[in-house]
Amino acid sequence: MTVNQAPFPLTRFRRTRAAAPIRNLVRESSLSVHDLIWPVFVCAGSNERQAVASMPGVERLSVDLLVEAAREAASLGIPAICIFPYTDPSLKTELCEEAWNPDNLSNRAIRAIREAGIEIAIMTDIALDPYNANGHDGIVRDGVIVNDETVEALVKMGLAQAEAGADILGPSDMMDGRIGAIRAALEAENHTNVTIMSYAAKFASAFYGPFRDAVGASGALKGDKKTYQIDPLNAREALRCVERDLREGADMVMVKPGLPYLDMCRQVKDRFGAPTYAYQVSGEYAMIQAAAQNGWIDGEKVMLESLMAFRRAGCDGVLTYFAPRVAKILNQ
Ligand SMILES: NCc1[nH]cc(CCC(=O)O)c1CC(=O)O
Repeated sequence: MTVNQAPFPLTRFRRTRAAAPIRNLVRESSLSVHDLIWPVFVCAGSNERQAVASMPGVERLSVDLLVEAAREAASLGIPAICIFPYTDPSLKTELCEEAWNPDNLSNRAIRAIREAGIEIAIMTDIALDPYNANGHDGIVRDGVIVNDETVEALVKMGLAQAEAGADILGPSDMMDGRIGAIRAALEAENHTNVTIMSYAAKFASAFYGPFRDAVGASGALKGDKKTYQIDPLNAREALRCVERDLREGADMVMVKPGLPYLDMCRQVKDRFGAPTYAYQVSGEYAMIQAAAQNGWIDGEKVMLESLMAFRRAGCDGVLTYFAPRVAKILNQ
């Protein structure tokens, strides 16, 4: 950027800030309902809602209630929801077979939303952790998370989701080579228009804690995810992962977590120009909600400001648990 401002008092930044109409004119970015993806948790049963203690305001919903929630999201103009299943512990195994069961909870939810004719894009999560007896995103053999065998399982899982009617597959597992393998399988099975949003720059973060409660994976998880998720200190490695995933056929890429990693959002957008999203994860949501509930911050204003920050940092959209609340405000 070239510095071409005249010195004070010829330049006064407060001139363009003095009144709302001019502030509206000079605003550099925007936040719209079309920038939102709503992550939702689905549980078994009917007419069932379960509060998630560490995420005040978030509930797991049974499929019938999830369909109604999707209908409301669509009517608010939210373009996509992202489904995460709470899996009964009795369905978790060492080989995670439930992950590619065509009738697992997640696939039933996808079908129900599709069959209801709701105009909303359905995103999924591809990772084995909800189905894994030991809580990891990959298959564990002799204490090691094995890459290539996990990728084979992820391909089966992704295909089952595509068959059920998913529009956006979201591999969040961080195994190497999974984007290429999933893309090849989708092409071979004629799912040529199914998109992939790769969790490409996904860091090994403590901000995922409340989510693991929400999907019931925290009890099962032994150890940490540092052998597959990226070290929070490594920006260049994250950029190389994004480049690799785009070359393997990802349509969209994600940075996760969100606010502590805004530098990555900016770098990914500038460097690759691909559709770029951030995940404002469960821990970020919980911090804002907790401070708001204590009366320490204005929750609504902080929520909106946090989402504006993603847009300023170059993101095309944000996965956020605040999506319906924000949409209602933006639609006013
Ligand atoms: N692989 C599963 C997955 N998909 C999304 C999240 C986190 C989302 C959030 O914290 O809101 C996680 C947890 C993890 O990697 O441990």
